[in-house]
Amino acid sequence: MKTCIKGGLVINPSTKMEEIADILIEDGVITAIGNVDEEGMNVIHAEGKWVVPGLIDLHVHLREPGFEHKETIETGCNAAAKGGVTTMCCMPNTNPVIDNECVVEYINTMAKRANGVKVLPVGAITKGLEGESLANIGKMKEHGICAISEDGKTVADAGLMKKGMSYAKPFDLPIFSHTEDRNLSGGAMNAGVNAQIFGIKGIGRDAEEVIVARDIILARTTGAKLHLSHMSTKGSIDLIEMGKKVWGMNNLTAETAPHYFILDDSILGDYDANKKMSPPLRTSEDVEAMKRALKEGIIDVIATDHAPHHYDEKNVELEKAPFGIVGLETSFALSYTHLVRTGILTPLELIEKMSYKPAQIINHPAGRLEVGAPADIAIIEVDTPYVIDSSTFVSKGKNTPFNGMEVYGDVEVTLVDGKIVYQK
Ligand SMILES: NC(=O)N[C@@H](CC(=O)O)C(=O)O
Ligand SMILES: [Zn+2]
Ligand SMILES: [Zn+2]
Repeated sequence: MKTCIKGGLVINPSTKMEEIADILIEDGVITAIGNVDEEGMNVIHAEGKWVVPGLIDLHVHLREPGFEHKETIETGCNAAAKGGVTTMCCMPNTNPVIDNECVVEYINTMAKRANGVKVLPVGAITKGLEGESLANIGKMKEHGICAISEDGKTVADAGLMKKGMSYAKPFDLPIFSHTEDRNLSGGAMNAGVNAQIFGIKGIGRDAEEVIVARDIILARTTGAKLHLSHMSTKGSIDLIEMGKKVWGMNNLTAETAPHYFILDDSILGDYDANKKMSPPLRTSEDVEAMKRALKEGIIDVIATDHAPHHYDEKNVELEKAPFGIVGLETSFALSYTHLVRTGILTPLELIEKMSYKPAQIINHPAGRLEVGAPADIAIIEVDTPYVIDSSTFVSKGKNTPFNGMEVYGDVEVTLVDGKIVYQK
């Protein structure tokens, strides 16, 4: 069966295309972009809407195996499809940890039973995320991991981290680095004036920046592909800029998440645990720096760090609540509203950071609308405002600080390999 996506505004960073065109899909692959005679075909009308390569989210917690009360692979895939996400990388802080090929295969199997959204497991750097000895990275790579990460933690031992990087390099596996020195963290929000006013123990920016600096240095020595996860501070941006511009590193990339370019720590005054995540919301100065870094390409990728938690786990004192907020169902709208409608990024730049660049980092064939590419596509309505309502999320996690916020950008159809996985 042939499918034609008719008359949408095609936005494709890989060819810098931004024009009204039809897309022809045959057997899950894009076979033409331009003027398509849709007679006898299955037609999806996209007039007045954006047609973009499906979003690729490098940073998601699917919680399965082990924490199925927070999210399952199935519910996470449904949330992804609703958010226009067609591929996502799932982090290894599950139980058991993704540190061997059996857990990788378990995830592959469960993902096949879900809606079709592509799930790429991220393997742990060390066994059990315990920071003692390396996990079997080569075996996990054979079974399909797309990266290694200790997410939720940092590999504290610099020697072991260096060994992990050296080991990952011949497999061309990127290292997704959670940058937090535990000897410097330990609070519940950003350290600073607001933490003092609210009487909450703070987490300094230095806890992040010390490890950002360390890992950039180690990536420079080893030549491994380093991708810095969830960047939150101006100092981190300065360090990345140094690595890229002064040291000329082309093996260094970095990501941030919508909350770090929209929200700051002044909103923690209500002690709402849905505003608590790791790293924490920083100051307005950091938010401004993040927007500049996105504009200038110092930050390459927007990911969600989708971190669902159960209502009961979050509905406690701020200090006791777990870190993390959900993001799959709001990331496009928040990014489009706060970066494109404000004139910081062009539509092409936004889609580059949410699809094309992430694909390049993990050597994924999608992330582009070109003849021969997989038909992983999102169709998005961008002109009608609406209010985020967490009670409508299909994710099991409703823990978002954005509930009640007005945004633009509503995903109407998501296709994976030419198959509709979500339709509004
Ligand atoms: N980001 C978070 O606040 N939480 C993540 C862990 C992580 O991404 O570091 C989680 O697994 O809940
Ligand atoms: Zn993390
Ligand atoms: Zn994470």
